[in-house]
Amino acid sequence: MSILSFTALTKSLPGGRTLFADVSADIEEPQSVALLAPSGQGKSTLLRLLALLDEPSGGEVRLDGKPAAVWHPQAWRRRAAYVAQQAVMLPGTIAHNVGAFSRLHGAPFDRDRAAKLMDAAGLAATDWEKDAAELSGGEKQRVALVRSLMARPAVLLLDEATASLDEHSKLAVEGLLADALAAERTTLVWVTHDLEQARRVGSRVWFLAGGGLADSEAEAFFREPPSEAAERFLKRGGTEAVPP
Ligand SMILES: Nc1ncnc2c1ncn2[C@@H]1O[C@H](COP(=O)(O)OP(=O)(O)OP(=O)(O)O)[C@@H](O)[C@H]1O
Repeated sequence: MSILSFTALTKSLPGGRTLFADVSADIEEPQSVALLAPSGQGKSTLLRLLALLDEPSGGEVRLDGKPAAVWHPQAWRRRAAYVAQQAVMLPGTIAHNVGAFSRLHGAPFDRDRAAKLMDAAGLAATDWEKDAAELSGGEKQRVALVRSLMARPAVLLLDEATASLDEHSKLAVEGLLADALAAERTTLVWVTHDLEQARRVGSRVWFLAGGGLADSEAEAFFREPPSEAAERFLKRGGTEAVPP
C-alpha cells in the first residue's frame, strides 16, 4: 500500500524558472529516504510540497493513497509531520511544547513517552520548565522533533533536521529516528547536505538535479550513481552548488 507518493509533480517559480518537472515517486513500505541535491535544486521546496505547505504548479501528492485535495491540511500534517530547519517553538516552556499534540487533540499526555524521547534526543538533563525561547538552535531542533514524534506520525519530513547539532547530538537524533522507523514504522524523508549522514540513514535516495528526480536504492545510488550529475555530486562530496 502506498504511504506517500507524488505523480508528475512540477514546481515553477514566479519568475518563470522551473525547479523540477514531472517528478514521481512512491513510498510503499515504511523506510528512510535521503533527499539529496546540489544546492538550490529544490529539495526544501519538494519537502514543503509533501507537507502541503506549498502548492505544486502541476501534478499530485497522495498520502495513504488519497490525493491532497480530499485531506484537511491539518490532518495531513498530523500524519505527515514536517520538521523545519529553523525550529519554531511555541511560546512557553519546553513542557508546553512537548505537550502540544495532547493539548490540541484532548488526548492524555504520555509523560513516559515524552521522557524517553527527550532522553534519546540527548535532552535528559534539560529542565522542562525552562522557557523554550532560551534554548540553543540545536536544542530547539531536538525539542521540535520530540514534539512531532509525540503525535506518532506515519511520515516525518525532515528538512536538515540535524543541521544545528554537534556530532554527538546528530548521532543521537539519527538513533532516535532509526528507532521510530524500527519500532513504530515511521517513514522518514530526510533532506540533508551531509553525504555521510545519507549513507548512514537512507535505505533509498531521491536525487534531484536538472529538474528531474532519480529514485534509487541507497546502496545502488552510492555504488553506481544514476546520472552524470549524481556522479559529479558524489565526487564533490555533495556540497558544491551546480549552476541552475
Ligand atoms: N516561493 C518561491 N518564490 C521564489 N523563489 C523560490 C520560492 N521557493 C523557492 N525558491 C527558490 O528556488 C530555489 C530552490 O530552493 P530550495 O530551498 O527548495 O532548494 P534547496 O535544494 O533546498 O537548496 P539548499 O540546498 O541551498 O537549501 C532557490 O533559488 C529559492 O530561492
